[in-house]
Amino acid sequence: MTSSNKWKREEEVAINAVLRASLTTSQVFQQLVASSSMTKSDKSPVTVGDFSAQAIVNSILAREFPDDAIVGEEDADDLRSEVEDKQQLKRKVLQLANEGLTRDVEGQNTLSKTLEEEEVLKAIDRGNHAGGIKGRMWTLDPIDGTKGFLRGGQYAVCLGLIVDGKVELGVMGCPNLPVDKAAAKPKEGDFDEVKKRTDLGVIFVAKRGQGAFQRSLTDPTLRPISLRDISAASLASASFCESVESGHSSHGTNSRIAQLLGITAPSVRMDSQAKYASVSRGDGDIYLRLPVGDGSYIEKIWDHAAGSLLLEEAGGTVSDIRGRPLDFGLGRTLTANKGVVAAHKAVHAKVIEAVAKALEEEGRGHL
Ligand SMILES: Nc1ncnc2c1ncn2[C@@H]1O[C@H](COP(=O)(O)O)[C@@H](OP(=O)(O)O)[C@H]1O
Ligand SMILES: [Mg+2]
Ligand SMILES: [Mg+2]
Ligand SMILES: [Mg+2]
Repeated sequence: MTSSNKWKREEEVAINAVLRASLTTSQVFQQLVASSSMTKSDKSPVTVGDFSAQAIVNSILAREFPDDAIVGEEDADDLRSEVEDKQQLKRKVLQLANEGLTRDVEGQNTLSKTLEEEEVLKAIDRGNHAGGIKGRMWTLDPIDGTKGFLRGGQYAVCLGLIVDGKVELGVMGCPNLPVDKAAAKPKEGDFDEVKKRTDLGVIFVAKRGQGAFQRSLTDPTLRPISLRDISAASLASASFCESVESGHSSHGTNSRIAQLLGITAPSVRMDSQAKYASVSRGDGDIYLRLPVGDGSYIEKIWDHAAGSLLLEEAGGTVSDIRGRPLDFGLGRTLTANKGVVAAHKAVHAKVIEAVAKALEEEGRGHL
């Protein structure tokens, strides 16, 4: 097998699955989140979106690669409840999953027969695998950036293929990101803008050793992407990308790191692995995810698998706050790592030095 053929079929299947799930989450956003009846505290649309997207991707993987394990964020326990609310949720998920799976998408993967309730629940529960170092497994975050999804910001459907603990393929759908990286991102909370714009929706694809690419939701042509070329000398001109949520990443520590590196541009805040994607195509240079508080939070593999490979293949280095590579072979979580630091190869080590200094100053040098 030539290197460009490696993972060819997996890539095709993963793109089709992520594309379908992205179209369905978009539909849920348009119909439920952006509807006038939605109250601010109502989290149910994201739940409908999560379950439907996981059902769609897992059904396709189960059919195409029946022996592969899946480590997915969600499970169907809630949908098995007899409570009327959950029954209603289940019916909605069944309908959306079937619509998503039977939609005509690039002439591929159409189901001959719609799924029954129990089949949809089973598909979602295929994501229960424990992970580990041996063999092939997929990892799925059906909606990464649930907060972003609800506020009309960025979110991503993220699928990675991990083989013997290494991410080999990553496919990520970002329905609210402009295809053109130079175009302005929709203003957060402006649901009408997201609904109206026709230039939104990107799929990112990376295969180990074969580069990083993007395509739109409608045109299958893959176009190469890469990080902005930045050297240690021009580090001061860099910009940061960080979480919107201050509970997910320490904004204060990030500011100090910027100061230490002489960076003055304000950080770009964005939900989800769209951060990895943005930096990968040169819109932002450094992705920082500094642990908050005592650093007891353990990152999940589905929050980083696809994004980290994309950024590496686009010319970057991804590590934790100590410069250790992310270890995807230890189960469902990144137990050997703390936080994430991602940047162009040429400046990554310098960023890690500044991270260590900033944590030391805060009395968190032990993290
Ligand atoms: N205390 C914490 N620290 C870091 N990440 C956290 C966290 N609590 C939740 N998360 C993860 O942060 C992800 C979103 O990341 P970001 O802040 O970059 O948008 C969430 O994914 P989901 O939205 O899929 O649940 C969730 O898994
Ligand atoms: Mg997530
Ligand atoms: Mg999620
Ligand atoms: Mg979650």
